[in-house]
Amino acid sequence: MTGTLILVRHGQSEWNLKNLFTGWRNPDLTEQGIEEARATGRALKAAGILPDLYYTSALRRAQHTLDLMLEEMGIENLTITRNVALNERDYGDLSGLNKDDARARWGEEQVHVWRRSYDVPPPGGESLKDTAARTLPYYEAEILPRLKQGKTALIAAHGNSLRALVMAIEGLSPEEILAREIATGEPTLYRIGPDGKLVERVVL
Ligand SMILES: O=C(O)[C@H](O)COP(=O)(O)O
Repeated sequence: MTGTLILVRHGQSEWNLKNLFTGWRNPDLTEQGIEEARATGRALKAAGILPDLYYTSALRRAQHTLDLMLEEMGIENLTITRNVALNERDYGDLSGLNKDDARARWGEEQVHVWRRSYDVPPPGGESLKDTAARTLPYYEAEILPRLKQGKTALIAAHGNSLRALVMAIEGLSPEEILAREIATGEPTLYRIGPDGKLVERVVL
């Protein structure tokens, strides 16, 4: 029996719209983000997906995304597990800065290294490797054992915490994962075998 894992990046946030580094800051969704979350909820419902388990981060944009999806899926009376392990990577001193202003100040190349290198953290923040070091142990301890039992789990989280999971689940190299962009509201669905290994990635 295979388990099912659905990863969803939160809908567009107010700071995505303003082009600001967000990290652990806590803006809510925009109107567009609300509609992206609702559309993903409708798509999961249309695909006949009914999760047993629901996880999100400690940040509003991901929690709100999950709430809107559940509303569209008509799911009530459930337990949602929130954990900081699923938070976006901490952007440190860049948090709240405009991404174009940062490029003008530090140069295109340096900002790209901070955003998309595997193990170079932005000043005072977390690299993707640092993010994986908290996201993966949480996934392996709390979520993977349930997938191995054949359960369906839905995770609403963030671009870089989800990248850390995608890298491990698909067995991607640092180069491969850094080339993978996850759009706001985008769902990724995996079937996971009883041995915890990836069986297939399903495109919704
Ligand atoms: O925290 C942020 O600013 C975004 O959610 C992700 O930003 P990135 O695409 O620069 O990693």
